[in-house]
Amino acid sequence: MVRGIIATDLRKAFRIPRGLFGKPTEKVAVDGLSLVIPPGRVTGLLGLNGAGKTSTIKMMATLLRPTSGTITVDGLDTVADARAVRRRINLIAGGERMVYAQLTGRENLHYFGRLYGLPGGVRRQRSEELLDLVGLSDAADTVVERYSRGMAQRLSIARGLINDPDYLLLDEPTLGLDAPIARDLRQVVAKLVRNGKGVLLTSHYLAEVEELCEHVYVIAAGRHLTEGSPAMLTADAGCHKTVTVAVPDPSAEVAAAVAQFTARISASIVEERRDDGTLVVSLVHPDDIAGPLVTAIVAAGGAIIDLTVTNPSLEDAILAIADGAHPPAGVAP
Ligand SMILES: Nc1ncnc2c1ncn2[C@@H]1O[C@H](COP(=O)(O)OP(=O)(O)OP(=O)(O)O)[C@@H](O)[C@H]1O
Repeated sequence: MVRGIIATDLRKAFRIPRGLFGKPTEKVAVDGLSLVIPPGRVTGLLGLNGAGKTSTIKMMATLLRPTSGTITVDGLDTVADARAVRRRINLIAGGERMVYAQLTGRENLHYFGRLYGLPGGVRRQRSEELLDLVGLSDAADTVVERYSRGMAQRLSIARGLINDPDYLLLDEPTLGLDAPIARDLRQVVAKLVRNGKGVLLTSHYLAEVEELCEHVYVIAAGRHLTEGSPAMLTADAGCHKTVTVAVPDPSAEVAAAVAQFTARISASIVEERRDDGTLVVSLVHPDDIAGPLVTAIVAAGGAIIDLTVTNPSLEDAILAIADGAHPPAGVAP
């Protein structure tokens, strides 16, 4: 048996009713996706709005039935063996409140533990461990309606771990969270993965994906576009680096040398003159041009007081990939 969540040729089409007498139309949300979420790793699923990420995650979580194709979780089918699958997975969706406002934090965890059939002792012990993990031990006896949004979200995360799932599906888990809480969550996820859990992550915060994910799938209109490590995707997308230099009070020769260098390598350039006369030049180019640029400025008699090189981010790469991807024929945008 191959371990992991394995989706094969997955397809989800929604029927959209057209009034009382109109013929229903079909919206294809997921169109032949094959994905592997192995244990011990965070796998990313990226795509623009409406790409089919949530539909895919809901099918993995047994909340939606695939129109065709299969998903197995450690060999168990999400349709035929749904109950056994549910014991092995859990879902944390950032945008949705997944805990009860009228219960305290501790009561929520006991309640969900009971739903999973955990024996009393295990339920109590795990609830305390999870309250501690998400930093809510002191607020355990406060009703959730008095929690801040961040606290409620942290409790949702504890709820998502109550059945000690082998696989965790995270759909925008840090949506709306303050930076320190989001950072804590990332640390929790990294620790879970070190302990062998498999995690699927969708997030619009691409720095988060870059930090956590070893492998990323990029989808558009329900179809596979590309996949790889964040570093590989960034390199392959052909995104350019930005070199910025600050030249104090440049002479006409130095300004001409910068212009000639820029024209020779066909870089795109943004220039800014500060109040104190410093010229700040940003050049965008695929190659490492910092050295030759500095040489050109110094050779013309100029000095440099600041130099920064900004590498392209995963965000740049995803935008470039999405820009280059046209919806496949026959698929509505
Ligand atoms: N229940 C539904 N009925 C009809 N169409 C749906 C339904 N759920 C989703 N869709 C459509 O399927 C497509 C994929 O939606 P999905 O929510 O899976 O995308 P997503 O990548 O998660 O988007 P987002 O980033 O905006 O959350 C969208 O065009 C959406 O409008």
